[in-house]
Amino acid sequence: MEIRVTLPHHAYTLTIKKGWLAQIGDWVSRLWEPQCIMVITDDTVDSLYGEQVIDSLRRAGFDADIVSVPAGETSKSLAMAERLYDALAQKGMTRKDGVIALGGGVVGDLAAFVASTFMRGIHFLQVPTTLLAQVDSSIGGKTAVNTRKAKNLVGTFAQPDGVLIDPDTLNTLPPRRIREGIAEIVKSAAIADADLWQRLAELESEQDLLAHAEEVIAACCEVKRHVVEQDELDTGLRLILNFGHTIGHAIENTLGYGVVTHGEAVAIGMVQISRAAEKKGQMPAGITASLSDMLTKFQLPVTHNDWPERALYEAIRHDKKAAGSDIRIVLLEDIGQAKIETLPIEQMTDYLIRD
Ligand SMILES: NC(=O)c1ccc[n+]([C@@H]2O[C@H](COP(=O)([O-])OP(=O)(O)OC[C@H]3O[C@@H](n4cnc5c(N)ncnc54)[C@H](O)[C@@H]3O)[C@@H](O)[C@H]2O)c1
Ligand SMILES: O=C(O)C(=O)C[C@@H](O)[C@H](O)[C@H](O)COP(=O)(O)O
Ligand SMILES: [Zn+2]
Repeated sequence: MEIRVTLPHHAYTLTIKKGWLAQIGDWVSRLWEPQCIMVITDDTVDSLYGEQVIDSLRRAGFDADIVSVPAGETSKSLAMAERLYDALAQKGMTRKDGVIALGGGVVGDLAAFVASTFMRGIHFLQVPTTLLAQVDSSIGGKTAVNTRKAKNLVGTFAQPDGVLIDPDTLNTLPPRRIREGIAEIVKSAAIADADLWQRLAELESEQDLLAHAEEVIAACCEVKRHVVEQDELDTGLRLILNFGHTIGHAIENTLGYGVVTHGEAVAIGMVQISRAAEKKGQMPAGITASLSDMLTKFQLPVTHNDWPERALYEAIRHDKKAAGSDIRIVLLEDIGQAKIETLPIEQMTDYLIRD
């Protein structure tokens, strides 16, 4: 299956095909002339798929090498980006050459950031290997690294030349990582796709969802395509993709990157902000319970014992949805329909109160 993302200055195709990682060389040949390629991955993905990918690229005539970073959220840093700039320079890469991100959202965000800033931007492809990256992070062109102050504080908007999604790579993904991808799937359904929500409601477990992986991935890619095509640079509509992230990102930052996964933090964030908004009469009654039930069915957390309220608030002050002394938050009108509200940032303390 192919989905075309069409933006004012760039268009690219998401290719969703089981078993296609083994033919990555052929896929890249359709997009790029033979040139230097650096595959950026992490140690875990390298040991599973690195050799196969490099062999296929070399067979297709590319001068391909691979560099890997330690697996995990702490690799999404400026220090790691600098190591990668050195690796690209060492290989003698030029603006004619390209980077391929092979891995989850951490590798995707980091490699995209590096490719978009090395020599002010070189060619770039996304090859996502986690569920989260296949349904969300590989699409739409947000690149990022974290800093001590905030999650994704530094980044660029830079679209890839193409995205190759091979659902077969999910066969090696640990259950906790499958579940965190499901959190972003639930988010996509909750903000913009009531039909997808209904399909998720009919599934019994994560195994059941994986049996329908291609269909679910395609539905999420469609949600993201639709939103990003209307607001590539995150000035209005795209903010809805941040449902659950105001509090979720603050949780990741204050507990320490990698302590809870991004998807777990988003799951907690969606339920916390919805519950608070429902109490304030900003959301119809019952939506929080539906969200919480859906996430719990897929064994995702909806609350966390460690709740450093003051630190969470301080992290929220660096949210990119803040503007002056205000912040935009994402709430739900209904399942499948998001809305954006603006409020003074101090009022975020109300949304951090727990029962
Ligand atoms: N740019 C965006 O639009 C966007 C959207 C959502 C999330 N994100 C970012 O994505 C990151 C989270 O991504 P993630 O959940 O993919 O985490 P991740 O990249 O850390 O991957 C999770 C773990 O799975 C391993 N892994 C990857 N593929 C595997 C496979 N096929 N088999 C076995 N193990 C595999 C990795 O080595 C890692 O240990 C966060 O930093 C988040 O901020 C970005
Ligand atoms: O693509 C988007 O836009 C999103 O908000 C998707 C989110 O799932 C993702 O976590 C993103 O990285 C968050 O972006 P940020 O702008 O809040 O850093
Ligand atoms: Zn996210």
